Amino acid sequence: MPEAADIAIVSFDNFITGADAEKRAVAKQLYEAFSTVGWVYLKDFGIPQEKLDEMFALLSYTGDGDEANGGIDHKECYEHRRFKNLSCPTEDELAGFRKTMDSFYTQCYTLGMNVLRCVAIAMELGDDFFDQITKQTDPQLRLIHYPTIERKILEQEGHARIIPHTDFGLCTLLFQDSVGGLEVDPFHTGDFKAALPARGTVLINIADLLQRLTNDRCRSTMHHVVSPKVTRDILPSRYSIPFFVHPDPDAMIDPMVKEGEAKKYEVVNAGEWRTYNTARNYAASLGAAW
Ligand SMILES: O=C(O)CCC(=O)C(=O)O
Ligand SMILES: [Fe+2]
Repeated sequence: MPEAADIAIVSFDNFITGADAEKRAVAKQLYEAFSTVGWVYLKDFGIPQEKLDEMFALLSYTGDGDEANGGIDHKECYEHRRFKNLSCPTEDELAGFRKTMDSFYTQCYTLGMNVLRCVAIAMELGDDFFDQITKQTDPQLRLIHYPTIERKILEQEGHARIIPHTDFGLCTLLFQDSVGGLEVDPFHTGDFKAALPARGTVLINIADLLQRLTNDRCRSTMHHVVSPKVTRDILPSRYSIPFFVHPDPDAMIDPMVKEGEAKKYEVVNAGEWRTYNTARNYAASLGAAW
């Protein structure tokens, strides 16, 4: 069993309510985590635990989803979006669902933008730097259900609840229930360590476009979801709620470098990048969700 990853726990309260110097101190703590492990646990992040409990209680939704990215994932998902939200059940189909999702989405959106602001502050890019490339941003709020499954099915070669991957946007907020099974590669060596559930926290991780934009200063880290550490042969179901923050589709992601420093990546268009990575990750039949 891998030991737990050493991921810092940072209180976000001083960023939300503190004076300028306190905000900057929190931004520095986040950047310290993002530029090493690439992950941080935030606590006191402005979304009450009752709201999170409500969200997890709601997770009995229309199933969907079949990842096909070089392995087999055992999961199903629902996607909630700001624009083109085609798969959201109507009020008749599921009373109150859209309203609850929209309000949680707004809270995640605010938190995601604040996390990006921390990166901008810590890197001295100008506090509003990311506002310029997130004007029309359409993050995905995803409800994931990993069904109960036999351990021997999940532990076959190439199978997982979600196979090793990096996220491909700017950053991700990740809420998980208490089951466990998420592992991350904190030293970027292929050595996965558990990112244990911690009630009252949200995990934040850097994704590929922020790694590219910062020329590897911020780290996008491989992660996967495997069997939780239980002794049973039938594994319990698991729920998680990631919120993926993406830049505007027309944003050009060109690595920012200091004088004399070489760019490690080509410039990419964020919209094309998202389309490409989405297509790579999903069976063609699910393309309609995007
Ligand atoms: O369910 C989890 O904890 C991780 C989900 C994830 O990594 C993803 O959807 O990209
Ligand atoms: Fe992920």
